[in-house]
Amino acid sequence: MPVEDAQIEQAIQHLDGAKRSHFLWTQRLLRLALLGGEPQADLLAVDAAQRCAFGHWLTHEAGLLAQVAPEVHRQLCELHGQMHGAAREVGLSILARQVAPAALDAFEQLQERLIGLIDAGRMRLLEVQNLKNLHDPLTGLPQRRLLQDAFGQFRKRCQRDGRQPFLAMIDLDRFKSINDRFGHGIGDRALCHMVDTLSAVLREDEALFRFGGEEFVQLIAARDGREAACAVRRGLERLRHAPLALPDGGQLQMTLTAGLVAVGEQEGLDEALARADAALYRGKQDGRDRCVLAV
Ligand SMILES: Nc1nc2c(ncn2[C@@H]2O[C@H](COP(=O)(O)OP(=O)(O)OP(=O)(O)O)[C@@H](O)[C@H]2O)c(=O)[nH]1
Repeated sequence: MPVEDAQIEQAIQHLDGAKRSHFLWTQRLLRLALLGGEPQADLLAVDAAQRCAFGHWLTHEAGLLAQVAPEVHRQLCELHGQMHGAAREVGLSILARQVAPAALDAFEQLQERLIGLIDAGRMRLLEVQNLKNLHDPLTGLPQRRLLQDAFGQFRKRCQRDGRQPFLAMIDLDRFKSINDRFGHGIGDRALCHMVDTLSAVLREDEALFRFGGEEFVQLIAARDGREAACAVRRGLERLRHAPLALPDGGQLQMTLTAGLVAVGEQEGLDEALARADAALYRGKQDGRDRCVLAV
């Protein structure tokens, strides 16, 4: 199920609110100890953890947290109950005017662990949010912004493995006419179908990125140009034989054109992309449905 930004932000807000409200518990206990007086009912209630807004959220509404950080969620539920129990013990010992260092120790430790867990859950939610923003919501592929980092790591890996780095710019042919003829909904499905088809033939050390619009970038580690071109053509070939099934029972045949370059030792990403784009352009000029290896 796709995670909405608003869901993530709401979960983070609840965790921030919980930190503040549990800090207030300490203040209330301190006031009670120093000034005396009647504690508020919720402090001493046996079901304080359920009455607490955070407890309610944890039990009934924290589905996203449970999904992305199940262990943190499980421990939070457990510790939250224990912490309220310990706060109750401290409250009762203050009222009874009995010094209870063990109850205070337990409360402090549980409070500290609870805050640590809240921070861990918050961090995980932020990671999910960051990753989500770096991936294309339509196809799920990493976007252009992730390419720079991945390219650097890819080159190092190639060097270590004694292979040559290649980069291919891949573009769906006559995609505008698919949109014009069938509408953008089918256009979107065509893009997803293309990505699924290419992903199915990608090797472990190959990566695919959505560069923008209907343009994709594939990174390939190979012994030589022939092997790299074979890897790209494998995807082209697979898509050629895997038409998209249309709702009216028809089939949509799609083809791809790719521009492939061997990345030079001193060559930067932008330079390699520009050369791959020029090779792609030549492929389009020469009739599409092909992979052109730049010489
Ligand atoms: N449905 C849909 N269309 C998109 C998306 N991104 C880009 N497009 C469309 O992709 C089309 C690209 O058209 P052109 O650049 O003219 O290329 P083309 O029709 O594929 O022609 P050639 O590349 O020359 O084969 C445009 O109509 C864009 O609106 C998307 O995410 N979804």
